[in-house]
Amino acid sequence: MSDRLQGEARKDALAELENWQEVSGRDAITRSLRFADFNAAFGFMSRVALKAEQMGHHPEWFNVFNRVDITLSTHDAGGLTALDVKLAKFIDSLA
Ligand SMILES: C[C@H](O)[C@H](O)[C@H]1CNC2=NC(N)=NC(=O)C2=N1
Repeated sequence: MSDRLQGEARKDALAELENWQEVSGRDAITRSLRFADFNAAFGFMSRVALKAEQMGHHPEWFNVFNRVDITLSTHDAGGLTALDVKLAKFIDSLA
């Protein structure tokens, strides 16, 4: 399991993830994406799902029609780890 990011390492990681916001009240990040339609949103989710399964690290997410809200945090660690940063960057590469 990855260790929770702390201090400078956490700050540096968040600075790289400019499309992501910190969630208030918990150590997590969130990003909301909009697509042309449901088909595009679900195609995106499928690609993320395959990557998540490969990583053994899964997003919390909510989808309605063309919108996908994603929250990333490492449950086993109780906060943000390098795995969340890696998955966030993968998501950014698709968006
Ligand atoms: C056993 C399994 O690898 C773990 O439960 C994984 C699964 N996916 C996970 N996903 C996330 N986001 N956090 C975890 O701690 C986590 N743990």
